[in-house]
Amino acid sequence: MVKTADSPGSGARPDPVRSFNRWKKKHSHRQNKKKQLRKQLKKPEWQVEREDISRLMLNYEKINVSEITRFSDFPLSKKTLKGLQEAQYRLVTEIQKQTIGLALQGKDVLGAAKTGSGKTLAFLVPVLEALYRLQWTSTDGLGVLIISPTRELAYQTFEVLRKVGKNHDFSAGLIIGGKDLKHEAERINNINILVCTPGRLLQHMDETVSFHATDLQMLVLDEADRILDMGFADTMNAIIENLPKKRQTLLFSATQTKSVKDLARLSLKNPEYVWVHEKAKYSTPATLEQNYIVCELQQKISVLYSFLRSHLKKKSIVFFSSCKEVQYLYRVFCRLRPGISILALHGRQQQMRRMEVYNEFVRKKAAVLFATDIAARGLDFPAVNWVLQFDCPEDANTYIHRAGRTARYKEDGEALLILLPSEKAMVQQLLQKKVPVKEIKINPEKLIDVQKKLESFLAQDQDLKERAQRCFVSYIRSVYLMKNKEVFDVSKLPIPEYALSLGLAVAPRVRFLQKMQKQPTKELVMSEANKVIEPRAPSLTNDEVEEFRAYFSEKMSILQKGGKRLEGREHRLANDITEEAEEEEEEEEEEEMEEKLAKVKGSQAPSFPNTSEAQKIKEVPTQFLDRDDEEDDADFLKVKQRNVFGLDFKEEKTLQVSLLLMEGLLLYCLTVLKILRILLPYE
Ligand SMILES: Nc1ncnc2c1ncn2[C@@H]1O[C@H](COP(=O)(O)OP(=O)(O)OP(=O)(O)O)[C@@H](O)[C@H]1O
Repeated sequence: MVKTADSPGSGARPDPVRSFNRWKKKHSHRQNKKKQLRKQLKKPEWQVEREDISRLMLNYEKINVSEITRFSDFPLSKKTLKGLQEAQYRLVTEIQKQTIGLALQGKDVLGAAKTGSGKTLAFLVPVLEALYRLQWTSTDGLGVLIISPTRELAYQTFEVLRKVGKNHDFSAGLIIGGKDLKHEAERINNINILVCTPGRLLQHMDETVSFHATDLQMLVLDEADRILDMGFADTMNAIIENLPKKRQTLLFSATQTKSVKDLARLSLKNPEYVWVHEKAKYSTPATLEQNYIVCELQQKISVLYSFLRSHLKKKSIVFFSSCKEVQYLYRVFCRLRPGISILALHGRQQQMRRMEVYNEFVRKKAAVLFATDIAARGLDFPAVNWVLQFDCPEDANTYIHRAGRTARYKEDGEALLILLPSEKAMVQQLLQKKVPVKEIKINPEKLIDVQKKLESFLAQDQDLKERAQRCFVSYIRSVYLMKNKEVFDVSKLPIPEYALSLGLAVAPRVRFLQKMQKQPTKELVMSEANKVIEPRAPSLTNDEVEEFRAYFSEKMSILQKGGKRLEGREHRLANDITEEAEEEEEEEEEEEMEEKLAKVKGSQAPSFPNTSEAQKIKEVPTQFLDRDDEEDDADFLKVKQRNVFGLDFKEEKTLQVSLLLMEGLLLYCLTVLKILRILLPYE
């Protein structure tokens, strides 16, 4: 029946407002009920996390290296992936691809890969995941130890850790030198991830009663080859003895040496060897162009100056064999005003200064860094165009590490090695190590002779002259002490000409050379080698400690969690010689120098007249961004065919007879050098 409007029962249409209100009431009641139910069902965060972890761990076994191109292809926690993404790390490098999976599966890994190939993240990602898997908290204490050979490298690793680990709640600490042990001791047990240098760590193990590593889950040895080269083998043995046997160990190195294998035997259990570039045609990055030039010792400073003049818009690192060379040539080059900012980094600088220089060089777009091998390994200076090896490296591995400061992570770079005619055997040694170096020549039209300028600087400045003398002795000594006698032969150095090229009128007397020429016996080698052992570094003064602490307080707050800070002082490291130590050492050498000077005075050629240029330059400015005569980058190294210095290079001869004659002598030299290596971790 059809209802009409009048029919009883049809009534008026329901009030829409009332019905909406009724619906709304019912709906919100339902919603509240649902909410309550959900609340009851909601799991605690830790439980949700645990389920995530179980899911991730189930996927560990399924990791297929050939399918991995990005970090997100690994079963990683959201926190780590987020940190990586925020730091712009998405695609994995070869070493990361091959090692992260193994490390996640809990295996010990020995990873070796070329310089600049991304080894740091290859261990930092597993470090974060290991603690995440265990839901580690700050109350659980020390979970991971990362040992780096140098303070700079430890600092750099800490910074990367801070970047990629920022979404995790672990606490991290850096112990690299600075504050007193007690201050560190109070905090060290709250640290979950400790980045440290070996000497200081051992000191805590020995002296900090509360320090223990009983729950340590993972040990990372970064730049293991460098740790051993610096004479830390015994320290490492002692540290490893103090660590729980049940742990995971990751060991990374850019070169595979026998000593690295020995350390691996000691610290790793059934390790997986990952040597990603083992079968590579070359042991250096493909994007690195490598050349060498051969020039006389007395030409090297002019070559360097000319190089800098023709690369004013580039970022370069120049490696020297000794601190004193860096100290002298840095000053002289500042005075020469090449038109580019010059910085110096060496082991005799205070730690704080080293950090400042490091940061300054990182910031600059165009600059040149004069450095010793302290900067050769592990340090990641972005966008370096050129690496120049002003002095021949002691061996092919050192060459590889130095050259590796450029052409990092897919970037291009160029390396130039300066060899003396007597050092040409190094080319063969490099080729044997799969380093592709090609000879090029200098454009003679672009070569600027600076010897006269140096002479006039020295005539005006006694301090500079003494530095030149120290630089001279130090260089000769470094060649004398090289163990690679096939390449380094001190008797072939043009000594007087070299002195002149430094601006010295007369070559300072080098006693050990004179004696060696007269009496090259093994007793002499022993006694002279003992004499060149330089004084060890004393501890930092309180002021220096405070200064250092203040610096690091600003620079390095502890990762996450309350911003606790740690600073430490590396113990007994010879490279950390403070100004005081340097002065002490210089005093000793000055005595030697005075003796030399007294003898030289009578016979010394007359000082150079006060040239107007020399008068103008009294102060040594540190930065020279104001160029005198701006010019475009010139083609200094493009002439590959012409012989710049008129040298007639013959085919390399093999060294045979002299080796036999010197066998006994070399045996002693090697023993002494071994001792020196232990005593003098740096230059
Ligand atoms: N997956 C990645 N994506 C982008 N950049 C990366 C990646 N991994 C590493 N890098 C960058 O490559 C550079 C070199 O990395 P790293 O310092 O870890 O190299 P390394 O192998 O330890 O070198 P060395 O042996 O010289 O110490 C760094 O600037 C780093 O930020």
